[in-house]
Amino acid sequence: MKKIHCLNPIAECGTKLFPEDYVFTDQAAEADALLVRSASMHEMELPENLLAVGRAGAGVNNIPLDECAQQGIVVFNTPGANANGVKELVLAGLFLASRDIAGGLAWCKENAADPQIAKTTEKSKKAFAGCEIKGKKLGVIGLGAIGAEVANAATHLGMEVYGYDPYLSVNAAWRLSRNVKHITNADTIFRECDYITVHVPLLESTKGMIDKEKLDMMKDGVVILNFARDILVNDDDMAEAVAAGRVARYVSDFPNPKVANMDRVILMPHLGASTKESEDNCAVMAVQELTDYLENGNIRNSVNYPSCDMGVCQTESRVAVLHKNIPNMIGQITAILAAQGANITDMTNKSRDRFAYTLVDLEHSLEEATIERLKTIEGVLRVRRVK
Ligand SMILES: NC(=O)C1=CN([C@@H]2O[C@H](COP(=O)(O)OP(=O)(O)OC[C@H]3O[C@@H](n4cnc5c(N)ncnc54)[C@H](O)[C@@H]3O)[C@@H](O)[C@H]2O)C=CC1
Ligand SMILES: O=C(O)C(=O)COP(=O)(O)O
Repeated sequence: MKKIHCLNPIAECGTKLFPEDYVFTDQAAEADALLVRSASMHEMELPENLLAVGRAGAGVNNIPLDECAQQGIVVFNTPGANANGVKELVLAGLFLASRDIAGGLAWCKENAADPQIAKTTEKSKKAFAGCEIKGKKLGVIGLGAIGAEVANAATHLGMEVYGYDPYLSVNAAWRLSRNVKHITNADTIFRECDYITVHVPLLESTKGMIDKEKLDMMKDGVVILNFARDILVNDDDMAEAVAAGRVARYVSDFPNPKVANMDRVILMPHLGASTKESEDNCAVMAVQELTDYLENGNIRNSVNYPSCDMGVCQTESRVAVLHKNIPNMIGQITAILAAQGANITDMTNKSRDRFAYTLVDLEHSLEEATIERLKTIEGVLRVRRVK
């Protein structure tokens, strides 16, 4: 029996996919795996027996990835599963920033009791007029799952789209419309675009990437959209640029006290992925990833361990070893297996940065003493009998 704990509510169409012998527990401390959306795990004590974390979503800045890896906890996310939901809200952001739709809606409500509302409308509407996005330049920073969808959709709306992503994967490049102009220096976007939207992960290297230096490069009246993470933008610098009128609108999905009190901000309560479709997609993908890892030891879409897929074990037993990416690990593991006379039928060893994973299929079941010996190898972080 495996125990799952949810740190946030997770869509039922995903949670019901766990095998029958899985149960949900209220106690994080006794869980084999956690499911999470945006709840912060940074202050949490990681349970000793925890094997995996499934982030039903894209951003993993709420999870201590390195500590998890050190403890042999594999963290998964669900790439692309909520990209369409975010793209649609970014498009809404483009439109909301181009005309004062919010002001117009509020005016109608305020004047609802006025019997002359039809007449006063025609006099008042000029206060809410704006411009069209067709023909304007949109800069997209980060062309992953969301950025590519936003860029492609904007080309269909008649925008001239500039895209920047120095780490673009080949698969992501295939998804991009040929009408998106590939930019190799982000400054071109900062200098030339009327609208700039950011779709990068929050990392040490991206924190505060929109700051005074970048804002000073931008055209007067630029619109900036942030549906990625709040601290990608330096709020003080943004407040100054907005107050000076250089930024016409700052559209953000991340309220904090500074942004909530800024002028000319269009602020939403982190709604990008809050659609039934995105929540369902993320939950299904996260549960499938966790189940494949817990049942078969396979790793797909991990953010702190390498991918590894040996399908379903066809032999008597399978053992998974999470370890540091250092020399002589395979030699030591196979020597211990050989000492028990265990015949290896299949084996994969993969590494990613400082961590590595070895998955071994064996003809016969391993003795407990052999598992214990594997655990004593220096650099081994966890040994798990998968089958
Ligand atoms: N508002 C919301 O509800 C949501 C927000 N997000 C945020 O959006 C971010 C992006 O999501 P996805 O597109 O799904 O992720 P993704 O991993 O598919 O794409 C991120 C892209 O950013 C690129 N990148 C990294 N550093 C960069 C840099 N310095 N300059 C330019 N490009 C850079 C990467 O190469 C990658 O192609 C997430 O990390 C998350 O923080 C994601 C989903 C929902
Ligand atoms: O997937 C992401 O990175 C998001 O920001 C969505 O967060 P949520 O699952 O809506 O709490």
